[in-house]
Amino acid sequence: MSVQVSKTAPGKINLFFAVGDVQENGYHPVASLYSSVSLLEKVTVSEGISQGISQSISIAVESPLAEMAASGAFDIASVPLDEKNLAYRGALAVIDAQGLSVEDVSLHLHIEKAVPVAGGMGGGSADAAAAMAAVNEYLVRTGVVATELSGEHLLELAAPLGADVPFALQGGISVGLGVGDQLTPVELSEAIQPLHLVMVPASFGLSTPHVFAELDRGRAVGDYPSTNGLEVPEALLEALRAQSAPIARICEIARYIENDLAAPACALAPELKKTLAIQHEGIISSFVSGSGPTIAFLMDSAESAHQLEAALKRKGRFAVAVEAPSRISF
Ligand SMILES: C[C@@](CO)(OP(=O)(O)O)[C@H](O)COP(=O)(O)OP(=O)(O)OC[C@H]1O[C@@H](n2ccc(N)nc2=O)[C@H](O)[C@@H]1O
Ligand SMILES: Nc1ncnc2c1ncn2[C@@H]1O[C@H](COP(=O)(O)OP(=O)(O)O)[C@@H](O)[C@H]1O
Repeated sequence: MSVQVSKTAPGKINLFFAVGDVQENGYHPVASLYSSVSLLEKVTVSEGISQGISQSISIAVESPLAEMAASGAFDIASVPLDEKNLAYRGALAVIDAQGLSVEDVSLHLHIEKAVPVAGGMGGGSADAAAAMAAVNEYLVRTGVVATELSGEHLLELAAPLGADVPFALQGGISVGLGVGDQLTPVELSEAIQPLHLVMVPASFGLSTPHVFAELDRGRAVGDYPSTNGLEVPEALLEALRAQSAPIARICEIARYIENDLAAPACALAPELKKTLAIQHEGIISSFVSGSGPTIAFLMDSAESAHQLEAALKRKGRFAVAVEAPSRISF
C-alpha cells in the first residue's frame, strides 16, 4: 500500500507586534507575541507520478476561504503552484538537509487551505511548516532515509523560508524576537481557557512587504511613531498566565494588545477602519492581524464569538470564530 503522510499547522495572530528600524537586508527587528489560532492548513505527501515534486491545492470545506471562493472574493489559482510555493520550499529544505536533491525523490504535495491568503494570518508559513513535517516523516516511512531530522533541525531550516515559519512549526503561544524567528514559548497552565476571537478577512489581500514599506515611509516623515521598545511587555505575559476570572483576564490582555503595522495597513486600506469600529455585544477589543487586512475581534466568551460570527455573516461579511491558542493538536 502506498504511503501517505498528512500534517497540519495553524494560522496565527500577533497579540503584540513592535517593529524597529529597517536593517540593510530589508528586514525589520520585531518583538512579536504570536498565538496559534484554530484554523489549520493541511499538507499531504504521497508518491508522485514522476521525478521531483508536484503540487495540487484545494480549499478546506468548512473554512472562511471556502466562503470567500464561493463569493468570488478569492481565487485559488492566485496561489503559485511552483517552486515559489512555501509548501514546496519547505519540502525542498528537508530534502536538501537529508543530503538528497529534488531528482532523487518523486513526491506529490497536496495543500488544503483554510487560512485566508495574504491576510496577515500566516497561512503560507503554515503550509511550509506542515510540508516540512510531512516530508520529514514520509522520507523515513518510504525508506528513502533512515532517520528523521530533529525538531530543532527543522526550526533551523524554517527560519530562512520566512520570518513566521518557525512559529508555524511550533504553534502554541511564543514570544518571537529577531525578525520573529527567535522563539521563546509561553507555557500556560492547562486550567487556562483559550481566548475566543472572531477573524474577519477582507475581500482583498495586503502584501506584507508593502505594509512594512508604508511603515518606513510614514516613520521617515513623522506620520507614525517609532517603536517604544522591542520587548513584549511582561504585564501582557503575566495577564496571559493569570488564573483570574475569565473576563478580568481578557480585559487585562486587551490593554496590552498593540501592532505597529496596524496604522500602515489602515493607510493602505482605509476601509479597515470601518471594520475595526464594528460594535457588538461581547467585543472586548479589535485589532489588525499582523500585516492585515484580516481584523481580529477579541471576545468575552465562545458564545459571543459565535453570535458575532453569525451576525457578520448575515450582513454578508466573511467571519470565523476561532480559539487562540488552538487546542487542536497537529
Ligand atoms: C508581518 C508578519 C507578522 O507575523 O506576518 P503577516 O502578518 O504578514 O502574516 C511577519 O513579520 C511576516 O512574516 P513572513 O510573512 O514569514 O515574512 P517573510 O516572508 O520572511 O518576509 C516578507 C517580507 O516582509 C518584510 N519583513 C518581514 C519580517 C520582518 N521581521 N521584517 C520585514 O521587513 C520584508 O520586506 C520581507 O521581504
Ligand atoms: N502555500 C501558500 N499559500 C498561500 N500563499 C502562498 C503560498 N506559497 C506562497 N504564497 C505567496 O505568499 C503570499 C502571502 O501568503 P500568506 O501566508 O497567505 O499571507 P500573509 O503573509 O499575509 O500571512 C501570497 O500572496 C502568495 O503569493
